[in-house]
Amino acid sequence: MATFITVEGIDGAGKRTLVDGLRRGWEADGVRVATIAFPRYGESVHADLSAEALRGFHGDVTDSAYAMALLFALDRREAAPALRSLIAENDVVVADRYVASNAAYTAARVAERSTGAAVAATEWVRALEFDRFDLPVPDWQLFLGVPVEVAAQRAVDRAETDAGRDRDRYERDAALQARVDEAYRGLAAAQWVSPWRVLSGDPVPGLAAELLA
Ligand SMILES: Nc1ncnc2c1ncn2[C@@H]1O[C@H](COP(=O)(O)OP(=O)(O)O)[C@@H](O)[C@H]1O
Ligand SMILES: Cc1cn([C@H]2C[C@H](O)[C@@H](COP(=O)(O)OP(=O)(O)O)O2)c(=O)[nH]c1=O
Repeated sequence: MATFITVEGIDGAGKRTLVDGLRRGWEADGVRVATIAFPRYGESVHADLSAEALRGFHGDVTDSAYAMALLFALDRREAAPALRSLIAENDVVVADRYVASNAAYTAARVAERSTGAAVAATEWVRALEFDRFDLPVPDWQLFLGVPVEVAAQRAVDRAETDAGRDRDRYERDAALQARVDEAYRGLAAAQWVSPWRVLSGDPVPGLAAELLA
């Protein structure tokens, strides 16, 4: 039974880089590690539809925070059996984004309306994905809290060097990214659903071992 760890943060925070680093460390120690990344582009029609919507397709779907969240949640629901198998067959499973992404982005989008709307959206995501869809609960949720400007510059640089990584609607919206960062900090402070750790982006010696202790 694996320790299930999720990595969260705004676009360009360095999630993929952290996941790769942790994986290399564990593999060097002979730990059986599997990784999964959400949205599962190319594997899930829901994930592909979400990416297309964020690039201007599918009419006004992207105008609805809840419609976008449903697509991301359905991608995870479809992945649940495979995720359970990974957890059964490895020592550690790391997900690059998971349910908390939906909580943070949906709450951040509706926070413009009211604080109450953000609280309600967070609870809606929890009930939908963990209660109704019965998705595995992470043992650790890592939040990569790098400064919003640093993450934004990385997303711009990446879009320039990697043709497949053009910035989508969320990535172009600096005010949204700042609200998502704030929403994540609230989730971490509340230890939402399971234990959280806030990382600054600087290397944490011994982190890989500590997470499995
Ligand atoms: N600690 C770091 N210092 C400098 N650059 C970094 C660091 N972490 C990530 N990057 C770079 O920033 C960009 C975004 O990182 P990535 O891991 O893809 O972010 P995310 O998965 O959160 O969007 C990549 O080009 C990556 O090489
Ligand atoms: C997985 C997930 C992503 N998102 C958002 C975060 C990102 O802005 C966007 C795309 O995910 P992202 O991981 O950034 O994909 P890309 O490879 O295109 O950079 O979707 C949610 O709102 N909810 C979710 O559940």
